[in-house]
Amino acid sequence: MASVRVAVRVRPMNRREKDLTAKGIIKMEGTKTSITNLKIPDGVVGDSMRERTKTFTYDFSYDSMDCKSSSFVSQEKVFRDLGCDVLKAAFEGYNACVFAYGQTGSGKSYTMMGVPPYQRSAQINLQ
Ligand SMILES: Nc1ncnc2c1ncn2[C@@H]1O[C@H](COP(=O)(O)OP(=O)(O)OP(=O)(O)O)[C@@H](O)[C@H]1O
Repeated sequence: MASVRVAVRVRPMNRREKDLTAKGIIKMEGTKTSITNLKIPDGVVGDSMRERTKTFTYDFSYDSMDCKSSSFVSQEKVFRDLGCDVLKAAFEGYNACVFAYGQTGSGKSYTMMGVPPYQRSAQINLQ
């Protein structure tokens, strides 16, 4: 297992965002995550185009925006990718840590603890 792994996850839009008809600006493909600045018009060329969409590569890019989408990543998958090995290492006596970072309401608690019936990581930790 690599000593550090970094994942980024997108949660579904909340009620407020839907009411504001907010547009999704994140696209994920494989391990890549792209963010688009919609204030820069589409179709521009040169530097502006490069400024419009920025792409970053992580160990994991999790699209959990729409559970009906074929690219949807479940809580279970996140746990299998990021939680299992860390727990195994901890039980073997190694120091291990998982932490979530992000702005308020971005889904840190949900990813770490889940909601019923997706509370596996918390349940296994408690066991
Ligand atoms: N992957 C997800 N799927 C479905 N709902 C989600 C997901 N991630 C977050 N949510 C929902 O979004 C809301 C905010 O999530 P959460 O409380 O986990 O954010 P947070 O980053 O821990 O916020 P804070 O920093 O304010 O504690 C919650 O209602 C949560 O259920």
